[in-house]
Amino acid sequence: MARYELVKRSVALITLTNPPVNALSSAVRHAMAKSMEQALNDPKVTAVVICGENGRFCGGADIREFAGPLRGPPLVPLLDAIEAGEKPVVAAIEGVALGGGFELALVCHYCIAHFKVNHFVLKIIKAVGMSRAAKPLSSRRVSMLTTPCPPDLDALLEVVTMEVKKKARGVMAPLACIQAVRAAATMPYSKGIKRESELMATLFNSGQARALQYCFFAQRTAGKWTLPSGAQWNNSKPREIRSAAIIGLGTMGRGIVVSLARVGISVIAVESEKKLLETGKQMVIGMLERDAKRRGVSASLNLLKFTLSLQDLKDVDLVIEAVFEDMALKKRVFQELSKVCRPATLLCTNTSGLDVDALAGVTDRPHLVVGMHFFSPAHVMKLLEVVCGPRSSSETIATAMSLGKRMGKVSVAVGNCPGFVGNRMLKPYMDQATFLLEEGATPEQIDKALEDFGFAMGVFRMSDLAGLDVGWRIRKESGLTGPDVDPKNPPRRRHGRRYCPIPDMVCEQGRFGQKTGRGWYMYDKPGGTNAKPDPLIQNLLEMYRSRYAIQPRNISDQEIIERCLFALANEGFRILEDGIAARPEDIDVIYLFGYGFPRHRGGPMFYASMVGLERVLERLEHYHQAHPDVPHLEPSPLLKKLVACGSPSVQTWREHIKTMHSHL
Ligand SMILES: CCCCCCC[C@H](O)CC(=O)SCCNC(=O)CCNC(=O)[C@H](O)C(C)(C)COP(=O)([O-])OP(=O)([O-])OC[C@H]1O[C@@H](n2cnc3c(N)ncnc32)[C@H](O)[C@@H]1OP(=O)([O-])[O-]
Repeated sequence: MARYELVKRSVALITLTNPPVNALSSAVRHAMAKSMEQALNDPKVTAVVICGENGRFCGGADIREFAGPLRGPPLVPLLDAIEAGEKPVVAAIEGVALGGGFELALVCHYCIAHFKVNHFVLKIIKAVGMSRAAKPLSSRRVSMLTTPCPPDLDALLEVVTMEVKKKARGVMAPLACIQAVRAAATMPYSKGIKRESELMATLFNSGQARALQYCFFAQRTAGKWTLPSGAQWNNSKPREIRSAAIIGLGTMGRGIVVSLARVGISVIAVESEKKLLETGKQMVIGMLERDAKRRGVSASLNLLKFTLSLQDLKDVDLVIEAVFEDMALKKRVFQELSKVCRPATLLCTNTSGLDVDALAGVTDRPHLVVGMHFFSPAHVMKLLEVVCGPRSSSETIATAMSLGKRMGKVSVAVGNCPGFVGNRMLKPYMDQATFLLEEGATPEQIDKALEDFGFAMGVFRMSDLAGLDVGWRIRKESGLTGPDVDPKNPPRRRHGRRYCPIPDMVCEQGRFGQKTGRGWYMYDKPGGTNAKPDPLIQNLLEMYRSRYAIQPRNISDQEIIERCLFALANEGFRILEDGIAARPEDIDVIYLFGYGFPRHRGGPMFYASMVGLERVLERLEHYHQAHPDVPHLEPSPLLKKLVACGSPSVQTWREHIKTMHSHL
């Protein structure tokens, strides 16, 4: 846990040895305290060097210990002992020094940071030994340093506070950090430290801390996929991908090309027309150049090739199809790829919800077909849903997951059903938002309630950004609106369920969101981002309500949150029942990284568990009674089962999920 060595007969070298990140677990703190005591009491020792094993100084407190009562020696007295000690202590930092690890570095009298500090430990030791006599330690103790207090501190912190409140809506920790900075600037060290401890204690005991700790582990759990066959992340070997092809240079295709090229994969990009190819090429080059400038590296333009011919793809390792969401078109592409590409080439689709297995079925290699569902803009958004069809091989899934990781994505393996996990859950969430419009709410009221909850964007602002026409086209294709609607459907009902036609009416006016300068909001110009409430939408809503004799009512923010978010989580429970997601953590990670769900709320499933499953069940029953024609509000059997089992913690739900037919 911490190795103690006497080097050159006078320097104590303490190495933190707690893989993988040398976190300050109870055992490490214990060993550190013992080692420091030994070093300080040994007359032969003139100086101490602290480093971490395997190229990592220290990842901070061991977060796993936060789940239970804290045991073992506390950290602060250990840090105080190092800081106040009469022997110089040097932090030899390589890799990370985070949280408590950073605090450890701060209390050392000297810090040396290098990307390969192990090579330097002996030199450091020599230098420390030589400087010992010459330099008294008083000037090196952090508690003796004075912090300059700028005269305009209040104004400065006010500006920062406003900024933080805007960027991290409802999040406690950044505001507590500002208060800690104020304490450091205005109080003596001992009082400042006390204030910091109080702030820390408040945060530590908050629901937000639990949510954030949950998110940390959920993100790492998500990569550990498993199939009913027993194949899983640690027994399935991914293939190495050196070359890839992207079919379609629309918004998604362009983002995927950039994501691949910047990790050194050579990419062939294919378009169907010369003009589209040229436009796509210019856009990709521009994106890569901007990206390279931002990251201070040169753009990898020589890795790119642009072509109109699928014949150029015969030797690539993997293809990602990113054409329109049109099954017939996608099938044609997959049939063609099957003929052109060598038999070992993996064929992936970026569909956001179509049947991956139906695409696999038109190829000569269904086992090499998998969904890779990127989120727009694909070179920015971290989420990748890897959609496992029933015939996708474990090697294919492992390759898609590993490629996602290589591109810096958080990859989550999901089963194959309409909308997969993320978009399947989005439907009940968005349906509730539009039903609330019918009943009396406005887009801005609903968005504000969701943004105050912590979402980066409310549902209507998000829809305007994504473009309203995509969903409209899908609704037309599935006969929910347009000329193919069955005339036997009563108004505002489809297939016996409540249906809100307002989004269709908005699209019929050519309002497709930001790109047309009009959507649920109005914008200064097409492509503008500054959303303003639009009186025309207000009129549309009023006319709609009067046409259907709907008496608008005052709707509380609480109702907005409950109906939108409990319907969202309810669908999550159904997804777990159906075996489309393996764990609640996977669903939460998808919503955190793909849909702007606030991290300090942990994700929809964790949020439901924090609210209390009994309460969620009771509210869903209440709303379903009021809206019996909305099946999404009917509590799922899994939710009922979990409540009947005493609402176990989210980490143990998996034990209660008995799927008849797991898709994963
Ligand atoms: C008295 C009690 C003490 C209280 C004192 C409070 C002290 C202080 O004020 C508060 C803190 O320090 S708060 C803490 C402040 N520190 C932080 O917030 C740092 C959080 N950590 C990180 O940001 C990243 O993990 C790194 C950048 C360290 C490495 O990134 P990377 O190279 O991409 O690797 P990776 O894939 O991310 O992780 C690999 C494995 O390590 C695991 N693990 C990692 N850190 C852990 C930890 N601290 N703990 C436990 N485990 C930790 C991780 O789960 C994974 O395990 P798996 O079983 O293999 O799945």
